[in-house]
Amino acid sequence: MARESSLITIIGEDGYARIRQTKCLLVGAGGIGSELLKDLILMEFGEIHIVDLDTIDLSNLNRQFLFRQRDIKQPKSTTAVKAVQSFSNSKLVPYQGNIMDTTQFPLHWFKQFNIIFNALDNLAARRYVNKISQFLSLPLLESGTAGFDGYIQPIFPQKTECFDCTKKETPKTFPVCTIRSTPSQPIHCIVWAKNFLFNQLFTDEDNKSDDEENKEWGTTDETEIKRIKQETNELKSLQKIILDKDFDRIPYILQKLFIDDIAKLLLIENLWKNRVKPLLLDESIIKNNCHDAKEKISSNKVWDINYIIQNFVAATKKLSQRMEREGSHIEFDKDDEDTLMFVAMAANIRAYIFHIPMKSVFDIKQIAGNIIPAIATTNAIIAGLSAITSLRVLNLLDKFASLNDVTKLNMAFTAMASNMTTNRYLSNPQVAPPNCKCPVCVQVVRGVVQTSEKLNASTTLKDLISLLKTKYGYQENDDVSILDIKDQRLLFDFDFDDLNDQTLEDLKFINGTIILLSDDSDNDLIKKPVELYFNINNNVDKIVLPDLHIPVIEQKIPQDNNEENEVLTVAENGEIDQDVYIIDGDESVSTVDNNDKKRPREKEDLEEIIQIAKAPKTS
Ligand SMILES: Nc1ncnc2c1ncn2[C@@H]1O[C@H](COP(=O)(O)OP(=O)(O)OP(=O)(O)O)[C@@H](O)[C@H]1O
Ligand SMILES: [Zn+2]
Repeated sequence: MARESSLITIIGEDGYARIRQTKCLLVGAGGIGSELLKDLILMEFGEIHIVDLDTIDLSNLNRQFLFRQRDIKQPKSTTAVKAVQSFSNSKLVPYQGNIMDTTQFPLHWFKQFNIIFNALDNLAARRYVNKISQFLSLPLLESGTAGFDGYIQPIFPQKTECFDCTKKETPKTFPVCTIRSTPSQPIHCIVWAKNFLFNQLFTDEDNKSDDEENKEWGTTDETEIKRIKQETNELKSLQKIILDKDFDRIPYILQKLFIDDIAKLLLIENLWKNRVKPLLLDESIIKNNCHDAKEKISSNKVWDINYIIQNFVAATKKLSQRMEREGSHIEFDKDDEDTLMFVAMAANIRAYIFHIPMKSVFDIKQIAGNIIPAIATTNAIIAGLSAITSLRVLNLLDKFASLNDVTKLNMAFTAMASNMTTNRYLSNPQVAPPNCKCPVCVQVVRGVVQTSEKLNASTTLKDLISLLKTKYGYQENDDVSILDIKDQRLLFDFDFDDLNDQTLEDLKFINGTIILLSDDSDNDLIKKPVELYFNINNNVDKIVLPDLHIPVIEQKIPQDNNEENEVLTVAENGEIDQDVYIIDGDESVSTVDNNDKKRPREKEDLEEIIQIAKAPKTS
């Protein structure tokens, strides 16, 4: 009972009673998730539902303290629950599954929760849960760590910034020309070896990407682009050596990559006006080192070029022996010794001839595998902050500071994560209001379409378009487009109506399909795009409905961030008094155009977000 009385001291009898009634969802039972589960149990939340798709790996044990050696290969969620059961007063419900799987976790399943905690490790899942929180107006506590860095962000849909209100860093890419012709840093050589050379030699045709149209060349020099394309074609002859296990010709691979191709590169004088020219690899270095290495040097050391060539030859032999067994296709994996060694050696030879510092195999493994060490302490701090902030989000600390205005909530960043140069480890800036340009929470309105398998089988796309147009106040001739968000599939626009006669069943509308209806008309009163989640509920058939159950959605003008923000009030029960965005009842149609007097909609804004929404997905 000591735990209970300590909690009552902090949140009061009433707060304690409320937390015992609170149902939370924890997504992820990894580094942050293990810590959070323990924290939420100690805070005596009524119910904690925990979702993780993965099983336990040896490498998790150093920081995911709920797991032991004997748990390897067991599901994380159920194992975590077993580990904490004995000291838990909360009802714990584990699920092994992908939170983005709409069959296991349909939208209405999320409705049971009062709050969601994200403890994830990837953008796609974070974005998805953020969107669900927007669909259902559920508060979300987002968190993440990278090494000694970390952050937490409380999100109140429509009231504070969402996860996508700020641009997220995507993995850095380099122009083709830098990688293929003018490398100047070790990373350029590693990317060349891993993403270009390795793929050309060890993957099958189907997996080679040759999308010349979309390449960012980094040069407009036609001769240079032609040379790069030709060089790629010529690598086919090298792949033949690998496939034929023609070991006597491995020296030719070195000759072609590090002498012949470099000689051709040197002929393009433009490239070398302001750069140091690369060296051709000395033929005698190749000749003298085509044998297996006699000694073994630590992988923490930077090796000398002779030893590097010996290991290049050995790795190439091993991989070509594996090719037949593995269906002429090997993927690079930092933990696969042969693939790592090939990439590390090729990268180092390239660095050597371009006068770039070479790196140890250990360092190359970190860079090629994008590894940032996970630090247990950072996870513990961030999980603790997430748990404590949830008390504010749920307004359980009203004894000390009542949450009348949710924008008074604080985020937390480590100093490095926020680029702040103070001596403080943590900064706690206040959350910002939604970014008026955010394509997820401001520039889109959303709702849930209630349908059933039977209705999907009898409704054509054309019927759907007509229903949506009527419901959202479009004229019959207004141009709209419809996109399936999941795979960025265009279903309809003004010059594409091929799918119109197909039914929603033919078009594979399933539970959780999300479509984006955009106004493509030229008129000034352009409407915000509408994002619609399809909820398949076979009981809908029992409701007498002529058609799909299309939600009423109120279109509102986004407030500019520098306009004064409206003050939000939090009701006694902790619920926020807010304007309704999603109404999935069948009230009468009341779509309000967004030609607001305060801030006329700019067409460019919309075009920008539609483009964002239509842009090809990056991982
Ligand atoms: N879509 C998803 N649905 C459910 N769980 C997910 C999803 N994506 C990631 N996860 C889980 O989130 C957790 C994130 O934890 P963490 O960052 O510690 O990663 P990890 O895989 O355990 O460790 P590391 O990546 O550092 O080796 C993982 O357990 C992972 O399985
Ligand atoms: Zn947003």
